[in-house]
Amino acid sequence: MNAADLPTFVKGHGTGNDFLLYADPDGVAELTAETIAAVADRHTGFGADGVIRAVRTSAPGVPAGVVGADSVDSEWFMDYRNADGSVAEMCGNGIRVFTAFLRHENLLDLPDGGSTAIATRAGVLQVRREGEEYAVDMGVWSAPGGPDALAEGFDVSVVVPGLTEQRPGLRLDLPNPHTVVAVESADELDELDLHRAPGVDPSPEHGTNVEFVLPLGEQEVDEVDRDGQVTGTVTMGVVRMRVHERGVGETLSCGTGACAAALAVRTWFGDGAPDEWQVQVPGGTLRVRALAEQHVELAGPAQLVGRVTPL
Ligand SMILES: N[C@@H](CCC[C@H](N)C(=O)O)C(=O)O
Repeated sequence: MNAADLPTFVKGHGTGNDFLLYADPDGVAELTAETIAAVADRHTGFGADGVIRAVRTSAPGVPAGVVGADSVDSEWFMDYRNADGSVAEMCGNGIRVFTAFLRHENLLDLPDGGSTAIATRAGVLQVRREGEEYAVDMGVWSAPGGPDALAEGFDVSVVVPGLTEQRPGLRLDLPNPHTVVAVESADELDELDLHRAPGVDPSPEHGTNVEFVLPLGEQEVDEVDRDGQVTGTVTMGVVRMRVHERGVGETLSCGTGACAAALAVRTWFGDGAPDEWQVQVPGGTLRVRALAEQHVELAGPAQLVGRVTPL
């Protein structure tokens, strides 16, 4: 890793899912997978779950399919990479932190309550600012196993590190791949050994993120305003989740994973299932809302913590 070739990064996180972000408006400073893995290394680099490059959609090198008729209004492309340098279709925590980064760097003017379009490998997504939090229409989710898998509630078998028997899992695409597995108790969730990747059979071609969920049913949850003040309570579905991310390992949170977890538990809930879910992850709390036409919204915080200048 030659520091002279590295940009200055901003470090940020969304519910503990942390990223190194840098601006490359003209698309001239793409990093190799090896360099990304080196800067993301928690011992010998700066440490992060992912590296995010902000590129203007008009710049060369923005992937085909991102810039098109549906993205005329989107000025910025979020180029997301996992900590191992691999490319992922989407990052739900990342897109909120990305929007906060653009605002902080004066690359985007987004008043409170306003929306902006961000181009991603998952298409152009609408991000709405709610104070210092962001709500993202994550687009259309799908179940690659089809309606039968959804009706059954599972379509793969998961070898869970630390458990003797295999567990059924449900595959969902956001559109990055997820496999959701229910655990039986809080102790079981807490004791999972996610230092190793769970084995999923059949294994999706490009790997999968795996979410372990403990459904907690419907609960009264505090409703807070944009200043963080509690204004009342609201009833919603509640889920606890831990995740093993493709290309990273265990992380404190995964936004697309939270959507997959809420959608799977909503499926298992059956008739009368709530559309609003609180997903509790080790790094905080996310909100997921099932919208019409198989869209899903993710909302949560985005925090920038400092600037990282390579020496
Ligand atoms: N942490 C992200 C997901 C990042 C991509 C994932 N590891 C993959 O390879 O699909 C999120 O918040 O969604």
